[in-house]
Amino acid sequence: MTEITFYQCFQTNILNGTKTITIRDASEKDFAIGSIVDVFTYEQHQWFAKIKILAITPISYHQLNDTHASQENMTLPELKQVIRDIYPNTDQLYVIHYQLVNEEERCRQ
Ligand SMILES: CC(=O)Nc1cc[nH]c(=O)n1
Repeated sequence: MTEITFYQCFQTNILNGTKTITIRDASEKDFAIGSIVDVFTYEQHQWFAKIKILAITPISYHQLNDTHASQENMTLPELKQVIRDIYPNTDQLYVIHYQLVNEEERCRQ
């Protein structure tokens, strides 16, 4: 998997570094750790960043906590509502930890 999409409403927080995880279902759990992935908006499929996949850990909906909320730049009730809206019938989820890739840094590697 070499690309991922995010809803436009998350774009600012991804780019300013206040959203450092994304919680997905099993259909999006198979990114290679360490890979660099192109990031597009879900709505317009507009490219806006590259991220490095740092870790992917399974989690159930009921295990979501304040740390996850803070990593999503939300309160826990907000996060639980967002996840329920996106995945209404899914309990098994995956936390994808990522780091924004700075284009200049990438060229130096
Ligand atoms: C497009 C899409 O599914 N976006 C999501 C889903 C879950 N979390 C997130 O940050 N973005």
